[in-house]
Amino acid sequence: MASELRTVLVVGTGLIGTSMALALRGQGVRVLLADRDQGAMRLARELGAGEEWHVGGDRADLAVIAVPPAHVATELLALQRAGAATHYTDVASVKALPIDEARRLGCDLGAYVASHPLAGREKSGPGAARADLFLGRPWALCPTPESSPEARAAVLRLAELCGANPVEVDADDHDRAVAVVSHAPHVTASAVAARLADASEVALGLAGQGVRDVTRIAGGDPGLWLGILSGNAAPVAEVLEAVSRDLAEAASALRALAGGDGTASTDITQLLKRGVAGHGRIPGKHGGPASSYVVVQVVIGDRPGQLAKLFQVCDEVGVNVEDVRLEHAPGLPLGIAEVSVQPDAASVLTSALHERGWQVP
Ligand SMILES: NC(=O)C1=CN([C@@H]2O[C@H](COP(=O)(O)OP(=O)(O)OC[C@H]3O[C@@H](n4cnc5c(N)ncnc54)[C@H](O)[C@@H]3O)[C@@H](O)[C@H]2O)C=CC1
Ligand SMILES: O=C(O)C(=O)Cc1ccc(O)cc1
Repeated sequence: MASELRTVLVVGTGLIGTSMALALRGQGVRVLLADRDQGAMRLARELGAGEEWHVGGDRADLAVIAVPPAHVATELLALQRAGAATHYTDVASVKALPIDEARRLGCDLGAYVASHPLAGREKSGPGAARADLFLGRPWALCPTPESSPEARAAVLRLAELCGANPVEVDADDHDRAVAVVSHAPHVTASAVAARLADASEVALGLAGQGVRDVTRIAGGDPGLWLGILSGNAAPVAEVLEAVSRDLAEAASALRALAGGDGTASTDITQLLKRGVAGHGRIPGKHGGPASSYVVVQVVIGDRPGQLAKLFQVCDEVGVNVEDVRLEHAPGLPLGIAEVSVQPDAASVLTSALHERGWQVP
């Protein structure tokens, strides 16, 4: 069932709400914006994410509730009472909590399909928003038995318009899954990063890419993450208990090694090998098998618009960007964009960039 989304209301114009609004604007959708923090709404509007909406304003085809998990159901109820939209979704990182609360509050569950884009950043607020945040990323849809086919179609269309890959999944299964792939990794990253709080200047001066990779997500907003973890407490605790067992075993094997017991190295090797196997199972883009893309490195100036120009070149020569990652050179006004492309597209992109004067080391 195709669903036309002409007007979308975004409530909560932070990182996720504004990113979605920008993606929708890029697809020609009219976007209405609301946030209880007027500053966040105004910044989103100035970034071109849409126009301000007030209760009693135009009715949207779909309202997207992009606020912290604990506030989703009360917002849903208020919006439904105001007749703000025909259909509703939310984007919270946990799914059973908002659905259960919405049911308890007596929301119209027929018009609502809970959802969660598995894409984000360690920064909050509209200033961190990116129109391409959801490209190629999974987007979980968790309809309840009450959800109408029309509501499902509207939320499916939202995910498609943002360039994401919709996946339908039961809310409890979703919560158990994200405990493994998102929430426990966040706490683990925080625990590793916490060791750096009182690390010596010498140690910090020796920090390389590995510790940056492992701790990047630990930079996320503690208030938001407390809400996410509290909303998925038991499944996350279960994963952390398993991680703790592995860490305790590794520490005790290392103590034994330090004491001269060479046989303990087997336990360490086993953990390292299980780590390699687990890492290898992370799927590539579009949920397919872990893919072997070729990375094209491009030197870019650390100023607004450079990445957009780079993507413009990719577009001109018909090269699909599978992934992109930015490396900043410390102390230099430049960075390196690492653009992952299909193997046969690498030489096409490299030549096009050379021709246009880009530095491709
Ligand atoms: N940060 C991330 O990487 C991801 C976050 N999410 C989910 O998206 C939702 C929003 O997260 P972010 O955009 O990162 O947070 P954010 O902190 O950047 O933005 C949240 C916005 O919601 C507003 N807000 C809070 N309560 C409100 C209410 N009752 N009514 C209206 N506005 C309200 C705040 O003023 C703020 O502007 C959360 O539920 C989070 O779990 C989902 C995927 C990724
Ligand atoms: O920063 C990243 O890479 C993330 O993966 C962020 C993220 C945070 C919370 C979510 O619910 C989904 C994704």
